[in-house]
Amino acid sequence: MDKREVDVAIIGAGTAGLVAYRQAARATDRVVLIEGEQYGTTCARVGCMPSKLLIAAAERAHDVRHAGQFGVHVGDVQVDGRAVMERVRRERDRFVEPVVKAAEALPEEHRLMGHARFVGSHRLVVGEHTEVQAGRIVIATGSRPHIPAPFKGAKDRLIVNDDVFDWQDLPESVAVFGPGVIGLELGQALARLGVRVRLFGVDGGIGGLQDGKILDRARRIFAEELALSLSAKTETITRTDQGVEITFSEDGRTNTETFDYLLAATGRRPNIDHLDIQNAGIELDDKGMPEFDPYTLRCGDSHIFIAGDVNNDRPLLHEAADEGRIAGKNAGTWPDVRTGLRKTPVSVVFSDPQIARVGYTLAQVGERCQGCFAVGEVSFDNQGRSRVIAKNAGLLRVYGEHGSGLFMGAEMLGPAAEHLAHLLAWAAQQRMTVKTMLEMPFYHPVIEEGLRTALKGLNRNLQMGPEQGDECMECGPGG
Ligand SMILES: Cc1cc2nc3c(=O)[nH]c(=O)nc-3n(C[C@H](O)[C@H](O)[C@H](O)COP(=O)(O)OP(=O)(O)OC[C@H]3O[C@@H](n4cnc5c(N)ncnc54)[C@H](O)[C@@H]3O)c2cc1C
Ligand SMILES: NC(=O)c1ccc[n+]([C@@H]2O[C@H](COP(=O)([O-])OP(=O)(O)OC[C@H]3O[C@@H](n4cnc5c(N)ncnc54)[C@H](O)[C@@H]3O)[C@@H](O)[C@H]2O)c1
Repeated sequence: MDKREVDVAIIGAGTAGLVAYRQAARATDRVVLIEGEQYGTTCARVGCMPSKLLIAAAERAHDVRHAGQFGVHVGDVQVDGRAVMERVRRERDRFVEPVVKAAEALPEEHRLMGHARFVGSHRLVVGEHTEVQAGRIVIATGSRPHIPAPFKGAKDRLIVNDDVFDWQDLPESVAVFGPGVIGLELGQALARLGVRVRLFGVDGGIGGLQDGKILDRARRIFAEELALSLSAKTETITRTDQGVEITFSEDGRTNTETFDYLLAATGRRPNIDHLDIQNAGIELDDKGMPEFDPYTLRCGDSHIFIAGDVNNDRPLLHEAADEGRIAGKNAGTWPDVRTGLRKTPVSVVFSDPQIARVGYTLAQVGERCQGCFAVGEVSFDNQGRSRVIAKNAGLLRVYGEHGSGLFMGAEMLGPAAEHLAHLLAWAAQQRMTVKTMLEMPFYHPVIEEGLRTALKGLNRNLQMGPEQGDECMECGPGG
C-alpha cells in the first residue's frame, strides 16, 4: 500500500470539496483532494442543472399549450421526447465538462482517486491502495437518494433522479414517490411533457411547504394538473410484464395503477455511513452523525471538518459552497479556527408556481418571537402583473416581529418566487424592518407590488405603520 503524508485531506470532490480544496491550498501545498467515483459534482451531473433543463422544456410545452388564452393559437403541441432528452443531456454535459476539467487541472500530487475511509483519527485508507496520514481532514462526501425497502418490488424499474437524466426518450408513465422538492420538480416537468405521472406522498405535504395556509393553496393548485395521492398508503409494489403495478389505498378506496417506472424521490441520506466514521475519534449523535459547529464546520474540538450535504444541515448548492469555503479555510489555518459568514437561509423550488422560503419558518418565528409576531399576506389571484401574464396563482406570507418591527421570514407559492425570495433574503440579512422595506422603490406594474401589499398588511398587523385603508391610493391598478 502506498503511503502519503499531508497537512489537509479533503474527502469528496463535489462542490463543497472543491471549494474547500481551493481554500486549504492557500495555506499549504501539502493537500490532497480524494474522489471515490467521478469528477463533475452532483449539482452539474444529476442535480440542479439537468433538473432545471428538463423543467425548462416542460415550461415551453406548458406555455405553448396555454397560449390560446391570449388569442394566440398554435395548434397541437408535439413533444419529441428524444429531442427533449437529447438537449437535457447535451446541455448537462456542457455544464459538467468545465467542472471535470478544473478538477483534472489540479496538480497530480494533490489528487487521489478511490473511496476513502477512516482507519484512525488522522489516517485514511483510499481505494485500498493508499494510506493517507493527514493533519486535518474535511469530510465533503455529499448525499445519495434514500430508497425505502418496499420500492425494491419495482426491481429493474426502480429509478432515482440520476437515471432520469440519462434517458434517451420520455417514458409513457412514472409513479413519483415523494412529493418533496425533487419529486415535485421532476413530477410536474414530466407531466407537462406528456408523461402520465402520479405523485405519491405519506403526510399530505408538497414541495416542502411549512406554512399550512400556503400548503392548502398548493395542494389545490397542483391538483389541477397533477394526479396527487399525497396521503396514500401503498399496499404492494410489484414488477409485472407491463411495468410496475402499485396498489394503494386513499380516502377509504383501494386502487391499482401500472407505470413504466417508479421514481424514488423520498429524501436523501448523507454519505457518512461508508466512511468508518467510528474510527475518526469524534462525537457522533444517536443517528451516527458527527456533532459539528455550523459556523466553523468543525467536529467538536477536533481537526476534522464536515461540509456540504453530508452534514445534513442545509443541503443546497450555495450552502455547500459556503460551508466548503469555511471548512477548507479552517483546515488550512488550523489550529486557528474562525467562524465564517452563514447567510440568511433561502430556498427555491422550481415548480410552477414556484415555491420559496426565506429566513425563519412560521414555526421558528413563533418560537423566536415567543408568539409576539404578525403575518402579512397577498394572494396572487388578482395581482396586476401576475394577471397580465396569466400567472395569477399563489400566496405569499411574510412574518415580522412585534416591537422591533424586524422582518423575520417568508414563504411563498407564486410567480417569480425565485426573485422575490432574493429581495427578501437580502432584506433579512440586512436586518431590515418591515417599515424600511416599504420605503424601498416599487415599480409599476410588477410582481413585486404584490410583495408590497403583503408587507403593508404586515406593517398594519404589527401596529407600527400609519392607519391604512384596504385600498392603496398610491398603487397603480392591480398593485
Ligand atoms: C435532483 C436534484 C436537484 C437539485 N437542485 C438543486 C437546486 O436547484 N438548487 C440547489 O441549491 N441545490 C439543488 N440540489 C442540491 C445540490 O445538488 C446539493 O446540495 C449539492 O450538490 C451538494 O454538494 P456536495 O459537495 O455536498 O456533494 P456532491 O457534489 O455530491 O459531492 C460529494 C462527492 O463526494 C464523493 N464521495 C462520497 N463518498 C466518498 C468517499 N468515501 N471517498 C471519496 N469520495 C467520496 C462523491 O463521489 C461526490 O463526488 C439538487 C439536488 C438534486 C439531487
Ligand atoms: N430547487 C432546489 O433547490 C432543489 C431541488 C431538488 C433537490 N434539492 C435538495 O435535495 C434535497 C432532497 O430532496 P428530496 O425531494 O429527495 O427530499 P425532501 O425531503 O424534500 O422530500 C422527500 C419527500 O418524500 C416524502 N416521503 C418519505 N417517505 C415516503 C414514502 N415512503 N412514500 C412517499 N413519500 C415519502 C416525504 O414526506 C417528503 O415529502 C432537498 O431537501 C433539497 O435540499 C433542492
